[in-house]
Amino acid sequence: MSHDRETRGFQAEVSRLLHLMVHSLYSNREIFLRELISNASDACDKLRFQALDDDSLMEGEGEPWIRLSVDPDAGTLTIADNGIGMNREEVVENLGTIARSGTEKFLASLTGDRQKDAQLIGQFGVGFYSAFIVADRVEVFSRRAGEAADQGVHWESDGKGEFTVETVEREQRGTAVVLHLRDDAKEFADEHKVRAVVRQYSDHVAFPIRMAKSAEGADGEDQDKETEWETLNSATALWQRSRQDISDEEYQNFYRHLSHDFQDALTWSHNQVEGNLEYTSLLYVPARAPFDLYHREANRGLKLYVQRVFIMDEAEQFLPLYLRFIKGVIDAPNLPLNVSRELLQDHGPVRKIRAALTKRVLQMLKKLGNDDDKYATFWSQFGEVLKEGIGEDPDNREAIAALLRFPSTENAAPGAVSLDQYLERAGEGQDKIYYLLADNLEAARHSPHLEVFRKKGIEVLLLTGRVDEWMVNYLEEYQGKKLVNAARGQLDMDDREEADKAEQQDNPLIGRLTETLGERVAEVRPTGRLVESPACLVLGEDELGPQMRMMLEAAGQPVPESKPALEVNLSHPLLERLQGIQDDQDFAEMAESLLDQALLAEGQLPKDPAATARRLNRLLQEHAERT
Ligand SMILES: Nc1ncnc2c1ncn2[C@@H]1O[C@H](COP(=O)(O)OP(=O)(O)OP(=O)(O)O)[C@@H](O)[C@H]1O
Repeated sequence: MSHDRETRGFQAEVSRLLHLMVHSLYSNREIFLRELISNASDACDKLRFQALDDDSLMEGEGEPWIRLSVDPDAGTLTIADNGIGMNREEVVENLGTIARSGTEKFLASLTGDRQKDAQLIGQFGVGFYSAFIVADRVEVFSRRAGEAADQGVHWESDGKGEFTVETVEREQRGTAVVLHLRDDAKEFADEHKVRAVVRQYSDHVAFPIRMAKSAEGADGEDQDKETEWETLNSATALWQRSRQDISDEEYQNFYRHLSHDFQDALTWSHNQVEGNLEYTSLLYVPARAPFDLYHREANRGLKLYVQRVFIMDEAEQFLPLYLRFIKGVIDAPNLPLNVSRELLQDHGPVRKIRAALTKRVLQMLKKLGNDDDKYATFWSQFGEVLKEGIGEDPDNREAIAALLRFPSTENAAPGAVSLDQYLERAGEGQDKIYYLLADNLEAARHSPHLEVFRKKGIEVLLLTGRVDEWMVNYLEEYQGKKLVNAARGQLDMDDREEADKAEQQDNPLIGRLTETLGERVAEVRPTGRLVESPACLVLGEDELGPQMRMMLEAAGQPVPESKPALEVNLSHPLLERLQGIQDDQDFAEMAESLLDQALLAEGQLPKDPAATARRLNRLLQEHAERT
């Protein structure tokens, strides 16, 4: 008996995703079973949680279960659960749209190259739609827990752009997904195959996964009372088991279940803490950033359980924002079962757990640092996010600083040098950590500001990250050594050079340059920084650098004018020649060019680029005439 049958179109994004997925995930197709079992397990979790308030939702049945059955003759595989189920509206909403922001942009980033796209789609998480990798027709039968038997729903689609949905009679609460397998995927109608895949991927699922020993009705309903069910998994919450008894493979499978990631986690930390603040945590560092790491409303936080009962996804109160890439579960048995997000927000014990978990993650990352390859992966994916912690978490600043990595003048590979390595190389004699900010590595490496450091053999960290300038504002020192911007203020590196500079201050050339360049620079002064270049620009200690200016401008904030000093290398032949120029016009032209090239070397444009080009042409012409 059915009625209200209607046909609807998938949201455009779903159609595109389905098409791309079927093509790019073919070689990875077993994942569909993991995804559908994960959904079934989530549905059981939700039921158990909602039944805390309303026991009638259990409808007199005991523990939730997941059941698998195959029909080799019909070529079907059915994944059924007696979890929370869906009503008609939910079915349409959940199985016809993708409610994640940034989806459109994500789809646009897919390339058509199977292998690359498979990686990207893994990052997105395909969920239910992965059914179409192996099935050319999918039926879903569902009834929401607590609703009447005549409120069942039947959904059906061939994944080509439309689905139908109708209201049907359904005794059994929960959901059954029936896969009509493609000709080349019929192996999943074989009991042995399904059993092997489940054992491999889903042993950790906390609800029993049962396999019918004899055929069941296709919609998971008409179970013959005689059907014998064999339980395939151990059905205990993985985090409750003791660490010694869990293999790496089990940890990784649980991670994939939790995160919907295709790749293994880089590392994890599993801890059972007893005493006043009793809790169990299992935290993972993924190997790859999700596509929406920088979206404000992206998924983050841990899965919260209280006494093994699932309470909520994305409990973000247990970790600070800069650790939002961590995936995992926290089971805090002393929290009230009816705990709400609001309560978590302002709950003393939660704050304490958060402080402990933060330390735990930082320790785990420190340990990961012993493995160069893995740490390089971690750093390339999450380094920029971790840097936010330097500003946001003063209590752990030193520990976070120890995790930072930068290219440097010694080793320009991204993420090559830690502050500890820097200090080790610098030795006792050097009491400062020097860094240079620049838009990109090329500009940094060729900056004239590095000349004196090169001459003296001092290493300089090259900071080119998006948030580096913001970050170093908060990182004044590390291990008692001050961080110093190599391109700022007076360097104060060598007494002899300082003394020389003082002597040169009243050089008449300085006066003449100051007069000519006027308001455009804060001052002109002799420098001890340069060896090969004639001049460079130096900002005052407290002025905003280019990155901060860009950030503020992008945020629509007023940006104060900042004026650098022009430092000139009086021993450079060009400056020596300048001293001899009598004609004011010629001198002005040369002085302007000196300022222009200093700007260009910083990666900045002169105020009037056309005038710069004119001057340069004139100089080139003169040069050509002379040769
Ligand atoms: N067996 C099920 N029982 C009840 N609801 C389900 C079931 N399977 C799917 N759903 C609903 O459909 C929604 C979409 O499922 P889907 O697997 O596509 O995404 P998801 O699980 O939310 O996200 P992801 O898989 O990326 O983590 C789920 O959030 C859930 O509300």
